[in-house]
Amino acid sequence: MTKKIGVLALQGAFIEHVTLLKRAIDKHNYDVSVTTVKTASQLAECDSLVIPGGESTTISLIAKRTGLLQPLLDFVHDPSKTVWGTCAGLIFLAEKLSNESKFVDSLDLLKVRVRRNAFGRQAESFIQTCDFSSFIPGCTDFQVFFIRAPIIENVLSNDVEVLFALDDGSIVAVSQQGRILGTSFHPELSDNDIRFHDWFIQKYVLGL
Ligand SMILES: NC(=O)CC[C@H](N)C(=O)O
Repeated sequence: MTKKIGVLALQGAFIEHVTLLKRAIDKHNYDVSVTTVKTASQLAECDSLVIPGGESTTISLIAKRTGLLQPLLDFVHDPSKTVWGTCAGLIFLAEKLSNESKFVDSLDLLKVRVRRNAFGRQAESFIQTCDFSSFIPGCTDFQVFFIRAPIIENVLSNDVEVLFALDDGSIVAVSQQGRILGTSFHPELSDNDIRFHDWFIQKYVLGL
């Protein structure tokens, strides 16, 4: 049966995710479809959910105001679903925030402690070419964007595997039980490079 990926479309960089997921699906003819998610009924049709970057306080607040917070909690805690949070999406998924914000009602899923805006303000945002070949075969040169990005300060459980850390040791990509992916950076802004999204589809959506 066709697998469906939902991209949470309350705020932030959701169109970019949709575009790259669709390109990867078209290229490889995967039996997968993509849709944006704004309502509980749209969410109910999905097998996987991508929570984009943007502003975690805003995403959390809109989810609460629109009644989507509980359906999102139910979805992400369902062991048959897979989830990927980028940047603000990672913050929204995290169990603990070191700089606590009363405006972020987290989905309390990913067993990590995250520090928001860990690299400073917008002006301190940067682009980095990363060697992801330890988890994405052959992917030695992937350009990602860190935009007011969080870092993962601590992993709080053996269930969480560190996928990637920067040279200074800052953890920026983790996977929990092969079901939940969290990245501090934006791979969806990477000049139409579909390799990261392709890997997500293969590994997390199709379970290849
Ligand atoms: N690019 C991003 O998603 C930035 C995240 C933002 N700093 C937050 O706290 O939500």
